[in-house]
Amino acid sequence: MKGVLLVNLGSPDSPTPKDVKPYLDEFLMDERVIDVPLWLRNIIVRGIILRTRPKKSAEAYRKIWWEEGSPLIVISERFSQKVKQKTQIPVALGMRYGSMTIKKAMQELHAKGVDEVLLVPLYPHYAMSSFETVVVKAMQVKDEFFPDMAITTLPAFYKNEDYIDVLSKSIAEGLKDFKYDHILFSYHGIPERHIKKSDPTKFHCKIDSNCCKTNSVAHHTCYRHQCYEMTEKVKENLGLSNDKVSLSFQSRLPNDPWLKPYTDYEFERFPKEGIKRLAVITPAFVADCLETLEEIAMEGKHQFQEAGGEDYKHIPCLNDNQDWVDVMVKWIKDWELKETLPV
Ligand SMILES: C=CC1=C(C)c2cc3[nH]c(cc4nc(cc5[nH]c(cc1n2)c(C)c5CCC(=O)O)C(CCC(=O)O)=C4C)c(C)c3C=C
Ligand SMILES: [Fe+2]
Ligand SMILES: [Fe+2]
Repeated sequence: MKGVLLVNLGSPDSPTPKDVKPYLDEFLMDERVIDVPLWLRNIIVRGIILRTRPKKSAEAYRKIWWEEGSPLIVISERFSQKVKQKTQIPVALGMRYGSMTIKKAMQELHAKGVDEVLLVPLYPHYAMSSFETVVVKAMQVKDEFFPDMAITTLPAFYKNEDYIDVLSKSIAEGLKDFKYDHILFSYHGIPERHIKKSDPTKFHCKIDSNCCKTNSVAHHTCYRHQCYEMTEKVKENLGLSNDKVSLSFQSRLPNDPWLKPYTDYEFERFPKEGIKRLAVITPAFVADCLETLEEIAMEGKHQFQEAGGEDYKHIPCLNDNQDWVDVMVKWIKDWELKETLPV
C-alpha cells in the first residue's frame, strides 16, 4: 500500500534554553550541516556554539512562539491535515530534528500497512543541509527499522510551474495594498563550500556571475542556481522588471564565507540607494518559522528602518494556503495513480 511522508526541519519542544540546547545539538552535529570531521565538529558545536547560542536562540524563539507551539510545527501540521483530507492514502508528518522524528512518522505509516512511501522533503531547493539530510535520514531509518519499505523521493520543486504559479499568486496578494520601491527575495544561506561539495562535476560551480546561469548537470544539486532560477520564474510570472527585484541570503553562522549578498547588508544598503519602501519574500521556506518571523519580519524591519528605510513588509510563506495544498495533492495523486513525479 502507498503512503506519504512529509518532512520539515523541526523545532525545539519549547522556547527555553533547556529544550533549545538538545535541538541545536542534534541539528548542528549533523555532518551535512557542520561538515567537518567529528572531532572538530565536537569542538565547534559542543565546545563553542552550544555554550552561548541556546540562550540567545531561546530568546528569539520566545518572540515568535504561538500558544499552540512552534509556528513551523503548527503550520506544518495544518498543511498536513489539509493534505490528508483530500488524499485517499495515509499521510504522516515528521521532522528531521527534534521530537517529531522521521522514525515515528514512518511507524505511523507502517502501522497502516504502508510499504511504498513517497518522501516529500518540504524544501523547494536542494541543499545538503536541508533536502539531502532528510533523504539520507529517511533511508537510514528505513534500513534499520522498516527494511521492506520502498521509498521514492519527490524532487526539489523550485521551478515546477504549478508551484511557481501558487507562489506568485500569493506574492501578488501580499503586494496588493503595499506601495514598494523594491522586492527582495531573501533565501536561507549556506556556506559557499557546500555548493562546491554538492557539485557532481567538481569544476562547474565557481560561485561567480556565470556558473549558475550556464547549463550544467550541477544544477540538479546547486542551491544557488535553484534560488536564481526560482527568482527568475516568479519575476516572469508576475511581470516584474529587473530593477525592482533582487536576491540575497540570510541566517549565516560566523567564520565561513556564506552565499552573498547577505540579507542584513542589503537592509542597510537599500535606504542609502533610495529604496525606502521594501517588500521581502522568503521563498526557501514553505512555512513561516524563526528565520522568517523573527529574523526577517522583526529584526529585518528594524535594521531597514534604522538605516533610513520607511515602509517594510514581509510577505508570508505559503503555509497552509489552499492552492499550495491542492498542488501537493495533485503531485501525490500523480505518483499514486500514474507513478509520475513533478518536474
Ligand atoms: C531552507 C532550508 C534551510 C537550509 C538550507 C538551512 C541551512 C542551515 N541552517 C543552519 C543553522 C541554523 N538554522 C536554524 C533555523 C532554521 N533553518 C531552517 C532551514 C534551513 N537551514 C529553518 C526552517 C529554521 C527554523 C526552525 C524553526 O524552528 O523555526 C537555526 C536555529 C535557530 C538559530 O539558532 O538561529 C540554526 C542554528 C546552518 C548552519 C545551515 C547550513 C549549513
Ligand atoms: Fe537553517
Ligand atoms: Fe552553480
